Amino acid sequence: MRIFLIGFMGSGKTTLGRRLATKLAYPFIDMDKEIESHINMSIAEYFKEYGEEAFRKIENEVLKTSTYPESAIIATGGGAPCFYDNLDWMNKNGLTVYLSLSPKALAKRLVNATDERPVLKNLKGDELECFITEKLKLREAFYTQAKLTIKGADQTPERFSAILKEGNYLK
Ligand SMILES: Nc1ncnc2c1ncn2[C@@H]1O[C@H](COP(=O)(O)OP(=O)(O)OP(=O)(O)O)[C@@H](O)[C@H]1O
Ligand SMILES: O=C(O)C1=C[C@@H](O)[C@@H](O)[C@H](O)C1
Ligand SMILES: [Mg+2]
Repeated sequence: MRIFLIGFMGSGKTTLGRRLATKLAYPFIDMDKEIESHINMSIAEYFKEYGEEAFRKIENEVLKTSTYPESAIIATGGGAPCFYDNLDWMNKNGLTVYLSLSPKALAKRLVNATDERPVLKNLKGDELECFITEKLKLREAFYTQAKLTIKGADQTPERFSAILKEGNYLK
């Protein structure tokens, strides 16, 4: 099964996803990294140079044209499910899992990690949490269309893999 992890920046798609893949002995693919190899620069640099709209086009193209092993854990970009038909495409081509966390928990994780995330550029303190609250409200309309929602706070690869096994998702 191809498992697409979706959720807000800082929800753990990359960190927890990589650990889950190790636990399951599945290959791990990070779409942000795939995009960076494709454009040959960092996403932050790309945003600065060409803007968000151009980035979303590349993101859509890379998502759909990448080759995925039969079984894999795929960490997607935080905005990926919210643009074009990316979410429908993921739902048709694998199992989507939403890693859900509160704005407060996300803000705590992201407070020192805004530099490499252009969407959060220059946001600090309360401003960061307010922005996350508003953005998450808009994005949850997409995230909640995932086949499966699991809690991102205090999540472990052990518990995550047990949920997947119990639901018979690891075919
Ligand atoms: N289970 C966890 N407990 C505490 N902190 C965590 C946990 N998982 C991730 N973090 C921290 O949160 C930050 C962001 O996590 P990560 O990069 O995995 O998120 P992401 O969902 O891939 O975000 P993005 O959409 O920006 O790629 C990192 O600093 C990481 O150390
Ligand atoms: O949430 C977002 O819009 C983004 C999240 C990151 O994973 C990157 O895909 C990029 O920084 C945009
Ligand atoms: Mg990531």
